Amino acid sequence: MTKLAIMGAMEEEIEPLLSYFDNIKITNYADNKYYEVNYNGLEIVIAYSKIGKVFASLTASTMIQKFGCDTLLFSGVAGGINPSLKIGDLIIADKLCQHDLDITAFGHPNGYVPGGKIFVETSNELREVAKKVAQENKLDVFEGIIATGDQFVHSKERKEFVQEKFNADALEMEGASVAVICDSLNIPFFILRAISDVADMDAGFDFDEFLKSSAKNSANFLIKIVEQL
Ligand SMILES: Nc1ncnc2c(CN3C[C@H](CCSCCOCCO)[C@@H](O)C3)c[nH]c12
Repeated sequence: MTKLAIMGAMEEEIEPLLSYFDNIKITNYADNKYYEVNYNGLEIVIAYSKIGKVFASLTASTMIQKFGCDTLLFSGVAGGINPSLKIGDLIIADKLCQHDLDITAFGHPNGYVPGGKIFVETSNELREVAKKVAQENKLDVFEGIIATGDQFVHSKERKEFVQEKFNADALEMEGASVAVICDSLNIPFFILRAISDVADMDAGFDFDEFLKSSAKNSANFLIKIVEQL
């Protein structure tokens, strides 16, 4: 019996999902709230971690180790890097990296530390379900590399760094930490984002304007995927 974790980082990313459910049981744990529902014969635990890699790691680990989730889906927004990604567009991650992980002083590549991997791959099976759902719903979904770092990127320079070092198509602040947790605990995971800005000097304004609508784009697609699980 699958027990599904559905995670976001901000309340705005999870709120559109919670609106699909009733009979929600709330558990307070480790300075956060975990929402438990039953949907389509699935037990689901929903939470938003709060912003950044540390909070996302705590929430992903809690959903797996305390709540017993065996599959994790992430829904949220991201900054676009690939010029073909426009605000509102959906991207699913093939693999993820940490663009701010840096021990290059010792000759290692950006994003690498001993014992780790630069890129962590998502579940191919879950990606295939997502692509089937996208096709059935005539939705355009981009598939690519997502880079994660503990900073809101709002400059051409940092955007270009992330693109050049990792060939990343989008960036955010949580996905790669969720990836490391799930990969280490052998939990299939899937990272879905909708573009809210393009990580340039206007990113802050665009983010404020498009967070809600892009979060909804992601949430509405994620629910369709959940219905196929
Ligand atoms: N350009 C960008 N750079 C990095 N990440 C992103 C993302 C993805 N999410 C959104 C959110 C931004 C954190 S600041 C939010 C401001 O809070 C407002 C309340 O004060 C964080 O959880 C990562 C969208 N555009 C991005």
